Amino acid sequence: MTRPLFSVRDLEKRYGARIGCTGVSFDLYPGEVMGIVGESGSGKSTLLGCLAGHMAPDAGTIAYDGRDVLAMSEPERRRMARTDWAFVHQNPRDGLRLSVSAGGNVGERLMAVGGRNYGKIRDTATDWLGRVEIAADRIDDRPSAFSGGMQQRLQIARNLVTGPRLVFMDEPTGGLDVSVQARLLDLIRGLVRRMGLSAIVVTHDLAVVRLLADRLMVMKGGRVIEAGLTDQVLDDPQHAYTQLLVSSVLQV
Ligand SMILES: Nc1ncnc2c1ncn2[C@@H]1O[C@H](COP(=O)(O)OP(=O)(O)OP(=O)(O)O)[C@@H](O)[C@H]1O
Repeated sequence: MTRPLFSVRDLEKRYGARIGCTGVSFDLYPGEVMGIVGESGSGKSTLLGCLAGHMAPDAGTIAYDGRDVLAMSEPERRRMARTDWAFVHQNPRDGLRLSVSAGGNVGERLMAVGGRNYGKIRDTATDWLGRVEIAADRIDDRPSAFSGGMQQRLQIARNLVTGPRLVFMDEPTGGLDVSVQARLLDLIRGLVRRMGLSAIVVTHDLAVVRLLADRLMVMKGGRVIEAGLTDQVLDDPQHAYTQLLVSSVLQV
């Protein structure tokens, strides 16, 4: 059995007396995609923020590739986040530089990890635009001239170009038209599988986890109330809250 890439134990984050998330533990293996679902206020964003290093948990441990993430120095953690991790925001504008061309958005990530040869960087950026289905002749356009779906695909290219091993995604298809969502999900699934990425995907949309996630954690009131293989949890939910979540989607 391979060892987990990412191990979390008893993670807790409080906002004063209010629980953000508590008692969260899981292992994520290489190439595995885990979904985190739950209604608004259930603690998904808080958990993702703690996992990705955007906020400090109050208790618990996080290990990445055998290393204690919370014990790392800030520069060490930032370097690892740049080379090994990626974060796809719900709003592509939070993950892109709007004043920089599409090619620049992808290329500057390569430069951040040591790329120096301009021709090579441009070639790689062009290749990545193609992989996310953006025509090569848009390379010099700014993302502000792109549709929401294109911006999201560009954000994905910017994040994956450096070959991370672990990708965090916060509602990656949120705020997009249903038809655009379907195409984007397909694209993400293809890239994640081909690159053998591990991913943690937060969403309130069960269709997203159904398509992307191998495993699922259901959150309520900051706690994980049910976890398991995606199909198992969605087809045979054990907890009353999960049953409600699943049946409310089926009724739509
Ligand atoms: N900055 C904050 N200050 C105080 N309480 C907060 C803060 N952020 C979140 N909370 C509280 O922590 C709990 C979990 O919120 P969180 O935003 O993580 O849930 P969520 O599942 O991501 O919701 P949503 O889907 O609406 O983003 C809620 O009770 C929320 O009110």
